[in-house]
Amino acid sequence: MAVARILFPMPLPEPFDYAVPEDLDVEEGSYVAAPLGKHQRLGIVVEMLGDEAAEGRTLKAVSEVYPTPPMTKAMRDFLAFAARYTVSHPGHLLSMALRARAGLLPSATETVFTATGETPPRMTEARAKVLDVMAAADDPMTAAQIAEAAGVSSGVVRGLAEAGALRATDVPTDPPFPPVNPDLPGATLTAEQAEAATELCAAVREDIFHTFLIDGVTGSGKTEVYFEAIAETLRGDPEAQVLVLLPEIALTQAILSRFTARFGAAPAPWHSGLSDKERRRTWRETAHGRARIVIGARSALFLPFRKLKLIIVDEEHDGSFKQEDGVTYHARDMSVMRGKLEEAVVVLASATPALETVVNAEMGRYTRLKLSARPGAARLPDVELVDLRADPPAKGMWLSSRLVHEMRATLAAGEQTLLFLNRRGYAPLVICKACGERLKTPGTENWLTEHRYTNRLVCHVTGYSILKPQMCPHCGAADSLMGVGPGVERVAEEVRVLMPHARIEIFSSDTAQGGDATRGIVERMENGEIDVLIGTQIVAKGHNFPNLTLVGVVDADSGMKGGDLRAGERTYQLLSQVAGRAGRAERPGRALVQTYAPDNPAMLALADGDRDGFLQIERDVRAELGLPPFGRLAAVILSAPSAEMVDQAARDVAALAPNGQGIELFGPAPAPITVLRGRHRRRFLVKSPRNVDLSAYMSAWLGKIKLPAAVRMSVDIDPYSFL
Ligand SMILES: Nc1ncnc2c1ncn2[C@@H]1O[C@H](COP(=O)(O)OP(=O)(O)OP(=O)(O)O)[C@@H](O)[C@H]1O
Ligand SMILES: [Zn+2]
Repeated sequence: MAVARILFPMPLPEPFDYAVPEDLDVEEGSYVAAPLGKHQRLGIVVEMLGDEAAEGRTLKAVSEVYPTPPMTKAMRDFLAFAARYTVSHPGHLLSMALRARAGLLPSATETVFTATGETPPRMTEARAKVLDVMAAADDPMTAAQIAEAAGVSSGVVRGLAEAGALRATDVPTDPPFPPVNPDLPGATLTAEQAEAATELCAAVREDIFHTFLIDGVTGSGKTEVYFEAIAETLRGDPEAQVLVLLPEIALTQAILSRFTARFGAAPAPWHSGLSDKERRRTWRETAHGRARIVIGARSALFLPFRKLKLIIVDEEHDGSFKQEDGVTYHARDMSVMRGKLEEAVVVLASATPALETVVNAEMGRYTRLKLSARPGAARLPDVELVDLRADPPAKGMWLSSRLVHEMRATLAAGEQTLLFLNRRGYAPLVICKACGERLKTPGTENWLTEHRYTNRLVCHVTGYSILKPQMCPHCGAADSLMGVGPGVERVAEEVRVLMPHARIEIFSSDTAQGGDATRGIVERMENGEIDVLIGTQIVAKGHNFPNLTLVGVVDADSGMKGGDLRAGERTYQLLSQVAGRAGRAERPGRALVQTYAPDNPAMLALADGDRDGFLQIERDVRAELGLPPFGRLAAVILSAPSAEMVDQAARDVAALAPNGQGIELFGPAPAPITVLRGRHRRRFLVKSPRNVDLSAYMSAWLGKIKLPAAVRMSVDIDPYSFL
């Protein structure tokens, strides 16, 4: 009897062996059920061993094989690589590939009805109502839907089917996605765009692993260019599949509509807002190779494609590609590894590529394709710094006279303004005027943000939230609590006073909850029904507002605080992205950037449009300090219910650190968020030269550690956030 080595999607150190009954068709990659402890568990066959492996052993047997094509070798290798790289259990990675288990089974079916055109021998009032509904219906309907629409019982529907007036058909409840068409016409590309598209298409035809960077200014047509690569992939091989990764907040209706317009059908979606039904449908259709284009947020990288030939990572610099919880991975970097294992073409696209990516391009690992201009009449916006030291807003106000002047002129010209402030709510801090207390989440150092819209105080780190108290919780003074600093709601209040006739809206995750609300705001903006839009980073990406000509950045300095190695780079990227919303059609755009630090290299580069100069400064600093991409970093976070316990654990962990070539260990130190949900946190940072296998070092170190059950440890290879 053959033996199957099965990996289960759980944090177990290794796979287990099972006997394969003769009547089961099991191969490497099969999705199977097998007994583990008291239960039948889903697992993956990672290896098939010959009959001799069963000799002298009593093995439990595989119980069932799921009717899903086996997971490909490339996918299994990818999961194994990712586990090793992120210092995680392979089973943990497998569980990320099995996020919609109902997708392993074929879709359920339901019975739907269409009219046959025949008149039933006996006609009643109820039957006539049903036939009226059916005559008006565009699509087949279930008995329950028909009964509801006609206001009759579903027995009437069945009676009509028996009488021959309706035809019953069984259809899947999760139907396949409609076929995409690569041959619809795309935009007529500019010379520069065509050149880039030609290179991508040539690599697609060669069917090899190759990574490209589309380095194109905002609005230069990066999307149009990678559309050509998608079309070429679909055209060249009827089984080839394409994955497009976008930051979750850029997965807007607008981008989905562009795909639909270009390929004749909507792509298969994958993001956190899907229902279970949508999720299992995308998973199933991807696993069977029928979903040809999948568009998703970072976790879509773990879908089990049959034949993945092209991966696009749009906005590749975006911080949201880094997963921070559980298995911490960077979807951009992992995409390149997956592309290598799948022998696929990988396309990274950005107007502000990450330093890591630029360095990879310069070392020749990626091919850089440049798009230097917007097509047609559209110009890049002029960026002007407003020195708030010279032109400070009035007390309690946040907009300089320069910016207000431009906003009024824009309104008078019938054009739109976008004010950007990456702070939700009304005020980022609430203090008591009587006793000076700063309101924090209990047991932590996190400030509470005032939200006027909901009259609540909210912690943006932990999600803790309370109704705004009448009295100071510290000294009991009445009406003494005061919001300090600006949030979008407060800036909106200021604009309402300054420009009473302007139509003003706020666009943040508080005001745009759910697709409909977001669509509403975007549509009103597109239709010119909003004069001033005040938004957080959710406005920064993916939107094309043709009549938007002025962008005002309220507080360019807010992202620079916090001593994070990428703070300058991130600020530069975010602000260029925001500025890039202006002037995307015929009318020229401008961006005014309010700052107290106009001499900061990130601000100067922004004003001069000198991205490469900025990257050069960043690069020199990081090379000097041996920081990524010139060295490697890993972080370890320990947490425990008490400070004593976590300090003891940190000492034990430090004592076990092996000596390694060129490895430097920093810490333990209190993590920047020292207390989170009642747990005290300590952090180590580990720095190594580039050529050291830091994952192997970490796994050798952490493998030796035994911690008390109350202490938790997490590892973050290539940390981005230093929380
Ligand atoms: N060759 C072209 N002909 C006509 N319109 C074009 C062409 N290229 C791009 N566009 C239009 O210009 C706008 C910007 O293009 P696109 O969104 O592809 O740029 P991008 O570089 O991906 O933008 P972003 O700055 O959002 O990353 C879109 O409305 C697009 O349809
Ligand atoms: Zn007080």
